[in-house]
Amino acid sequence: MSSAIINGKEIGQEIRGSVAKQVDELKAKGVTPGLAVVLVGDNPASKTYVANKQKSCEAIGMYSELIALPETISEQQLLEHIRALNEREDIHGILVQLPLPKHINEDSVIATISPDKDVDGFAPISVGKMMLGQETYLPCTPYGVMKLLEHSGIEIAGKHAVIVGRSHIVGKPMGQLLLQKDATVTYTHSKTPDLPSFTKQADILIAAVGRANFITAAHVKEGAVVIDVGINRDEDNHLCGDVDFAAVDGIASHITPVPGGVGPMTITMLLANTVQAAAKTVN
Ligand SMILES: Nc1nc(=O)c2c([nH]1)NC[C@@H]1CN(c3ccc(C(=O)N[C@@H](CCC(=O)O)C(=O)O)cc3)C=[N+]21
Repeated sequence: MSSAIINGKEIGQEIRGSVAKQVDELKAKGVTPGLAVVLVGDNPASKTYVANKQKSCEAIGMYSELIALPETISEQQLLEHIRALNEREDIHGILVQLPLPKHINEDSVIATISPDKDVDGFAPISVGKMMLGQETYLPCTPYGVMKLLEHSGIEIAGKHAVIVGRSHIVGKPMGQLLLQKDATVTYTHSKTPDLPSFTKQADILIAAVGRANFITAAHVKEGAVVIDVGINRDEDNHLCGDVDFAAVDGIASHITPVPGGVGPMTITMLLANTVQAAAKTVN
C-alpha cells in the first residue's frame, strides 16, 4: 500500500484562508500588514523565492515591498537599510533573503532586524525565546512542519522524532518545537556514524540535509511519518527533496512530497507571522 501524502499546498491554502480573514479585519481597523523583503545580488533561485513570497502576500491583500540591492553593497549600507525598515510604521515584517554575499556577515545583519519585525524568527532574541517556550515568531519552516503534523492528525507526544540535519534555520529549531510537544528527539548530522541505525528508530523522521534523494528505504521504519524539508535540483534540474520518494513510498505511513509539501507551508507561516506582527500594532 502506498503512503498517505501530506499535501502542504492544500493545508497551506486552508491556513492562508484564515490569515486572509485576519488581513481583512486589520484593514478594517486601518492597518495593512506589510512585509519588506531584502534581496542582495541577483542569484536566480533567490529571485524566484522572493517573487513567490511577494505574490503570496498580494494574493491575501497584504502589502509587500522588495528592496533589491546590488551584490557590491557594503555591510554598513545594508545595515542602514534595515535600520530604516525597523523605523517604518507601514512595515511589520522584515525578511532578509539568505544566503548573503560572502563579504557580508549574516549574523550582524540578522541581529540588526528589530525582534518585533523578525518574522523569519532567525534573530538571537527570537531563537532564545523559542528555546524557552516564550511567545515569539517561530522560524517559518519548522513552524510549517508542526502545522502539517497537526492538520494530518499525527500524534507527537511520546513519539521518537529523529532529525537529520542541524542547521540554525531548520534542523535545530525543528527538534525544539517537537520537544515542546513532548516528543523524544534525536539529532543526527553529517558526523553521525551509521545513520540508518538512528533513523530506523524514528516514528517521525525529519530530513533536512540538503542532498537529493539522501534518505532511502534503508533509513525508514515501517509506518514512520517522513517529512522532507529538502529543496534540491536533480541531474535533470527537477526540484526534488532529501528523500527518495519512490523508495520510501509504501514503507512510511505518511510522507510529504517535493514540491507541494513543506515549501508552501514555509511561505504560509511567513504570512501568518507578518499578520501577527501587524496585529500587535493595533489595540
Ligand atoms: N531569510 C530567508 N527566509 C527563508 O524562508 C528562506 C531564505 N531566506 N532563503 C531561501 C529559503 C528557501 N525557501 C523556500 C520557501 C518556499 C519554497 C516553496 O514554496 N517551494 C515550492 C516549489 C516552488 C518551485 O516550484 O520552485 C514547493 O516546495 O512546493 C521553497 C523554498 C525559503 N527560504
